[in-house]
Amino acid sequence: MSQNNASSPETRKDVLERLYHTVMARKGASPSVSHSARLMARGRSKIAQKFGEEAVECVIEAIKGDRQGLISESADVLYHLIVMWVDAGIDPTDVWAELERREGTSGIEEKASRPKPTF
Ligand SMILES: N=c1c2ncn([C@@H]3O[C@H](COP(=O)(O)OP(=O)(O)OP(=O)(O)O)[C@@H](O)[C@H]3O)c2ncn1[C@@H]1O[C@H](COP(=O)(O)O)[C@@H](O)[C@H]1O
Repeated sequence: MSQNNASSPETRKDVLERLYHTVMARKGASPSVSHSARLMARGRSKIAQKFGEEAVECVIEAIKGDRQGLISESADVLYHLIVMWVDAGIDPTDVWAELERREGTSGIEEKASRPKPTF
């Protein structure tokens, strides 16, 4: 991912939506020309495994305190998350709606409201 596709902040904020539509369009494409198509052809377990690996690499960069490494691994995590959404039939707007639903509720408050385990 070394290409520099600099754009305006306005355009940039839609990058996840654009990536989702690109990956959607790769469904059924030839695995010889598209990495997304290749990954999806390998199946859900492989997609999930790759997502997990990228997440662990993100954790490693965070612990190392490597800012640039964390940015790069974060982009890998988001790309693989989007491939996982496409495979599972999840539209990003479903996730945005869930985030919106949580807006304004503190995580502390939400956790305290969960039913207490009875054991
Ligand atoms: N953002 C990404 C992106 N991030 C990472 N990668 C690729 O993910 C791959 C990760 O490689 P790894 O060696 O970790 O793993 P692997 O080859 O999947 O598998 P194993 O070796 O682990 O079995 C590399 O080939 C990266 O180039 C990405 N490939 C594509 N995109 C975006 O998806 C769009 C569509 O890409 P294609 O589907 O390839 O057309 C591109 O235009 C980009 O915008």
